[in-house]
Amino acid sequence: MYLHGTSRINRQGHLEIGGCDTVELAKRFGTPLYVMDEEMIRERMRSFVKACREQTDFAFRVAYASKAFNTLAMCRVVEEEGLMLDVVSEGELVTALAAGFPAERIYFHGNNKSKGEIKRAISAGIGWFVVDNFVELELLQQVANSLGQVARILLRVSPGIEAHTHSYIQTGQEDSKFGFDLASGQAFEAARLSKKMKGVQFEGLHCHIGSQIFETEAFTLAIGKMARLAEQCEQAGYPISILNVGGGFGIRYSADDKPLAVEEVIQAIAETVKREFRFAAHQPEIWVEPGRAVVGEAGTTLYTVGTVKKVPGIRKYVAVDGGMTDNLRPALYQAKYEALLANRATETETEVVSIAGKCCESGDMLIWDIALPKVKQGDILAVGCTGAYNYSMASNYNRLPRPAVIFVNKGEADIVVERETLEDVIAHDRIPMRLQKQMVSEA
Ligand SMILES: Cc1ncc(COP(=O)(O)O)c(C=O)c1O
Ligand SMILES: N[C@@H](CCCC[NH3+])C(=O)O
Repeated sequence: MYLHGTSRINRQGHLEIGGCDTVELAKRFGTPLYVMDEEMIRERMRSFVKACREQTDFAFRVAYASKAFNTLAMCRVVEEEGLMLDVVSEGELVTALAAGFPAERIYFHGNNKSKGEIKRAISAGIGWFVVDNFVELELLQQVANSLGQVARILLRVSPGIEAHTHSYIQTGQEDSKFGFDLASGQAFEAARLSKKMKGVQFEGLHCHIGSQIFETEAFTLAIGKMARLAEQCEQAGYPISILNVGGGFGIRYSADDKPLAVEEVIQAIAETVKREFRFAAHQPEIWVEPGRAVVGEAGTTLYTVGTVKKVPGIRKYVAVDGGMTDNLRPALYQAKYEALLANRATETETEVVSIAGKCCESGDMLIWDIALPKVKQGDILAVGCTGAYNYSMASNYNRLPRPAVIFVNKGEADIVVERETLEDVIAHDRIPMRLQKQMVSEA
């Protein structure tokens, strides 16, 4: 397994992250366990901020897309590092506000925001809404007017770009549930309409073409298209002051993945903006909103190996105490992961096995065909690169409690999300009166 961030193999031959021995962590906190390398998360944020700062021709701001991994502690880190925060639901918003994250640095995404969500966000004083469609635009102006407020908005545009990634995580193609369609003129119409509305203030445009992208071309093509729309808006008398080009920067899950360096992609974005926005009286501010690229490589999940089963001549299955409930990505996107035995990290790989989860589902396989030392019951398996869209997409399928999340940093390990208990799992269940077990009394 590739060792990201502060991960290394220590003298005991154990995997260590953030100065903490993962075998000890598994003993202390139990498994499955999400281990987040705080120093690496901060370092990734800083690399985006630094790369943006170096593009001195215009203001460049970085937001963290909190859908990738959002907890109270994570919001504290985002605030400390000075980023903005992208939320996509009231739950993500409330998490940020409860963590004391400044509302004016938050903006609200999503293709179906409810009236209640909009109301709460305006009342909290968030910075911007990224408006996805005409119904929302109308609702937003109504709610803003009823509260006597003006909502600052960006319009989410679907630029008609097919990024080279899994079709489930492409978002910028024309046939998409997200955003105003560019080609048919919907996006311009939305800008025109919003300029006439009282409760909203049109400030800019947004596009996000997909996730886990490895080439700069998809971004530069999208910016070119967005620039033509911005030019049309400027000619019509409503120039944009913000262009948000989304997230989607790929990371290295396995050796097949060749991510772009942060500096490279930011520079490509900056150069394209400079070239494409020559028409503009004022360069718009450029925003990026990475999620995966900030937290993905900083997460590792620890599991305990349970059963090992051999299908003669075919395959050896090694089952761990988690699976698709804590990492849905292999089942959903055929995502590939790497792993090692955290307790025997220096031993040579002697067999090829497949790692199965414990859910009642044949597709619950975390890794197919991985070379490991001979695996035994009780071994600690560490799966790398699980920081993004793992905890945030976890479920209670098969009524499994969700794992704990810890931050490790300079030899310290702190719980940031407690492990769910079985009591938590049944806490919201109710038995209707007619189904309650009758206690037959003898009398
Ligand atoms: C609108 C928007 N912005 C940002 C992101 C973050 O994407 P990533 O985690 O790939 O950077 C997403 C998710 O794909 C998204 O839908
Ligand atoms: N959840 C996806 C990315 C979704 C992006 C959100 N628009 C993943 O795990 O890769």
